[in-house]
Amino acid sequence: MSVTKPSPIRAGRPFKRPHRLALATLPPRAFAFCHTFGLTVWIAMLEGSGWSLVLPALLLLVWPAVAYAHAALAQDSKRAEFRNLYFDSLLFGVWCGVLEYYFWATMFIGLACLMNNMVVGGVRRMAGSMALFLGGALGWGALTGFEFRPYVSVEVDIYQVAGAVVYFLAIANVMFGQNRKIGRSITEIAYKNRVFHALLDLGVVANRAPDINTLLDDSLMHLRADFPQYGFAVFLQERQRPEVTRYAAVAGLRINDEHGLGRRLAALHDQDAGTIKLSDSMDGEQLYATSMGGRLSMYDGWLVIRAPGLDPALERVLTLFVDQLAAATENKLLHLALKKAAERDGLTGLYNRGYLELALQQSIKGKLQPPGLDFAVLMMDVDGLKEVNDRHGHVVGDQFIAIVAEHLMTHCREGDTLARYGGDEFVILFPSADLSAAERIAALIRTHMEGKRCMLIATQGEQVEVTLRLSLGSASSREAPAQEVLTLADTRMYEDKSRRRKRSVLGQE
Ligand SMILES: Nc1nc2c(ncn2[C@@H]2O[C@H](COP(=O)(O)OP(=O)(O)OP(=O)(O)O)[C@@H](O)[C@H]2O)c(=O)[nH]1
Repeated sequence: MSVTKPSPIRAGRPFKRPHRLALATLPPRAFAFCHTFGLTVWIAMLEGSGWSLVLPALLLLVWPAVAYAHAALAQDSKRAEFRNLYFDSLLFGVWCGVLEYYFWATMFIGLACLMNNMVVGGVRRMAGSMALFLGGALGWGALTGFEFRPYVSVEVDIYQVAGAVVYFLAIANVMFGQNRKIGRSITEIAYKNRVFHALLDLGVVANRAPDINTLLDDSLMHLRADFPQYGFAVFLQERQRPEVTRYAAVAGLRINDEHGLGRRLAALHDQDAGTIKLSDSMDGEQLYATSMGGRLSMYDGWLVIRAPGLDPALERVLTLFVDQLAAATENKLLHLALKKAAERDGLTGLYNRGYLELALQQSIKGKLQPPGLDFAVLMMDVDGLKEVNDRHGHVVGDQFIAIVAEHLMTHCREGDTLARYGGDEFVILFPSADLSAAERIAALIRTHMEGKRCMLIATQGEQVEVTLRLSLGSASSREAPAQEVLTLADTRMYEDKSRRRKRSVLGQE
């Protein structure tokens, strides 16, 4: 069982602003009943029926106020007003009976009742209204005995027809007002719909974007598609050095506006006062910047908009966009940082062993399934790292590893997977390639890296020179079963190491 609790507002203020229908009908209803009161008084005077007709007619003056209070006090104000409209029909029906079916009154008042109900509730409601009007009129006749007096005087006819004209014009004016309101509501709903879609789009874009630049570019592209009348830009600046813009995207700004925008935003560093006007431009368009405030943990962020003016509605929308964009950017930054931590080696920034093994599994799968793509690996081991560590310390050993990684990176192509496999071991995986790819890189490494003198800085600050030597071993899936390619490369690398050691002992190097 559901229990409807009275809302705290209603409990404190029972007399609230009624539904717009009740507000709109108040003036024409008051006019119609006052006019009918006037008609009654006139007829009473002409016929000499005096207070016996005028006194009950006072009810007509009271009813519009009662109807308004009824709508204002009701829990469901709209329903109450609908009931009022029905009651109008019943009351007017009775009154036409009281006025002995004076033709123009019965005609116009009945028509007005039918029309009002038709406008708010269609044919069914109009039929209900007609039943009540006729019921009231005929019921009164049945109770008091039917007396017909369809004509009173020309003056009364003129009064009645003029009143009807004013009434129908008033109703037309009410309908015009209501239509205008509906038109505005539709425009507002369409705008809110666009905002809602833009916010949804931002969420979808953020999920799909592989990196921050794509996220910002796509987000602005979507905002621009939803709001082509505005231009947008977003800037993420380093917190400690706001003059350094780490990520930026622009959509729909003029070249002049873009120029020096990063610098102007950097000058606003530490300001989080909602939306700030950046500049006035000659063509009446302005630039506004809204800070992403504390919503980003790593950067200062700004959403810039070019718009003709800033009204409260636009400001509210901007705050929504900024919130959504900041949340999406922060999530992506954290996601990428997490991904990097999981995939990368902390010292060199290369892929780690875990990532390489996943990539290798992919290549093995690719070889085992049609069309059976070949792959190759090159394994490398830095000679003498232990000695470097022992002689100069681990700080120098670390620098040595980092320098080797840097050099290896310069020889790799996009698509090759270079990973630090262990302490001083590196592996390059060449997906969709045969042994020649691995041998080509091995030759490059031999030519450019072997015997290279690396200048490193020891703990005390003195320079240390270390000579770079690498043992290499390569293998491809053409020579061995896919699962054994890495082991074969490893064996060949140790054979190379042994050969080099022997040569070194024999003094050939
Ligand atoms: N500084 C530093 N040393 C490391 C790191 N990881 C492993 N090592 C050291 O690297 C050495 C690797 O062992 P080995 O491969 O036997 O050393 P090596 O002197 O290169 O010997 P060969 O490879 O046989 O020439 C060990 O001394 C490890 O302590 C690291 O991240 N930093």
